[in-house]
Amino acid sequence: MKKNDQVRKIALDLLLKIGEKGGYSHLTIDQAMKKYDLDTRDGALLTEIVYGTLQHKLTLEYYLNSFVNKKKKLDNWVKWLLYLSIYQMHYLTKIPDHAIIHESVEIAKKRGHKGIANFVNGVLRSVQRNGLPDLNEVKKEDKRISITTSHPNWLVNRWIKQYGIDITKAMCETNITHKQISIRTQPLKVKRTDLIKQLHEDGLKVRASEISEQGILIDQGNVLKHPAFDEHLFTVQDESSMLVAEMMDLSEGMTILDACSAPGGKATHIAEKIRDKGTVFAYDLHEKKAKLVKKKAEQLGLTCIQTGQADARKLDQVHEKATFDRILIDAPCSGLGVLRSKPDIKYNKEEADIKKLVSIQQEILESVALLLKKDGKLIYSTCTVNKEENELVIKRFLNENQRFIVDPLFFEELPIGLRNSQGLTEFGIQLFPQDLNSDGFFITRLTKKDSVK
Ligand SMILES: C[S@@+](CC[C@H](N)C(=O)[O-])C[C@H]1O[C@@H](n2cnc3c(N)ncnc32)[C@H](O)[C@@H]1O
Repeated sequence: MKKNDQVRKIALDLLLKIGEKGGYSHLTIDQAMKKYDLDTRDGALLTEIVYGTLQHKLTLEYYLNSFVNKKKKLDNWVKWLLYLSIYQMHYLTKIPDHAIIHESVEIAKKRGHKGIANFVNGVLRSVQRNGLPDLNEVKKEDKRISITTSHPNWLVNRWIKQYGIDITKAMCETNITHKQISIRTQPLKVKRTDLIKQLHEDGLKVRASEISEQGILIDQGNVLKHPAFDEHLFTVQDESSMLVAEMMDLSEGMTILDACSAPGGKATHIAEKIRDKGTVFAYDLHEKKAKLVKKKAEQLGLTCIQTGQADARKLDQVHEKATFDRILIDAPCSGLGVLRSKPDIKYNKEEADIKKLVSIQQEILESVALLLKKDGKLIYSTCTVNKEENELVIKRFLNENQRFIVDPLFFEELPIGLRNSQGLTEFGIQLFPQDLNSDGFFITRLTKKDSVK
């Protein structure tokens, strides 16, 4: 079998696994890369086809429906084969249509039979001949956003209700674009200016982040192939995720709790910011995941992090009250801010899942807040765009815990570019993916007053 055919065959298997069985896109692709030992070019093509097809699934479904009789029942694999073929024909301009059609027909022949191969050939030839339908013909705006940007209708409507049509449209459009890659320098190993200089000299185009003094934005070049990656001089991290530790008002010598810490992106950032002087207790519900935090800390040469398995809802049974100067709850959430890297989320999540998450978030907050010292600061963050898990969780907590307030200094300390952000509310800041061309995040900082007036 030719290499490209193999890539498309693997892509079809992965799409069936992710699209029909609820597999996680990033994990499934990583595993396949290792299993088939693909070279860089094939790996890139596989990633592009799988992510691209998934990312545009609802648009592709709309396109396909205009070429196939509604009554015809297609096997799932035939549907996904047609989606990935139309994706390549429409979005990947470098591959000629005839090559895509030929390979898809061959896959159909091998996986099914000649009749299916003829059907696949017929549909793709019609696409080639007639072109795809114009999406502007979809009259209702919410439906048009849903189809053109491939977000389920319930989600688009939910966002329109919460944030209005303009923010929703911009968010959905951003979610189907490529994301800016960013890295966080390990400052105890290398200065950011020196790493930037080194990367430039080695042919990458990079610039300093304005969100984090450790951050570097990669405009061009593969930073994961640079020797500095193997030397663990940096960690790959999104800019909005870096903002979380930046907003913790940290100092050397502090005792800090990271209640939901795996895989350790923020715990290690915290340790770097206190220059490895102090103690960071980093827990996760899952033992295996807590071990990832330990490994990350070791790779980065950080010794002040103590990791362990624990349910954050029961941490008040592990630590004394008023133990911590700073607490981070980077809560388990619906992940609606990270749809660019994990497109499976938008198809697999349901509104009912959100309700369960909200009660976990509230329980964690209630339990962990007891552990904060007077004048200590508690940072609550999620990688989701959803008021119920963000502002409303904080609002309810503040209503029921009168000694806590949103720290007014939080807003003053935000990076200048975010001080007039459209996502600012009295309960914290909602970063939309379009704000920094980064993940959607919610961040806030609470502080504990002396007593209730
Ligand atoms: C958003 S992720 C944390 C990401 C992490 N802070 C980082 O920056 O790498 C949320 C984590 O919470 C963990 N988790 C879920 N429920 C939990 C609970 N009840 N107690 C502690 N951890 C929990 C999940 O296993 C997951 O690793």
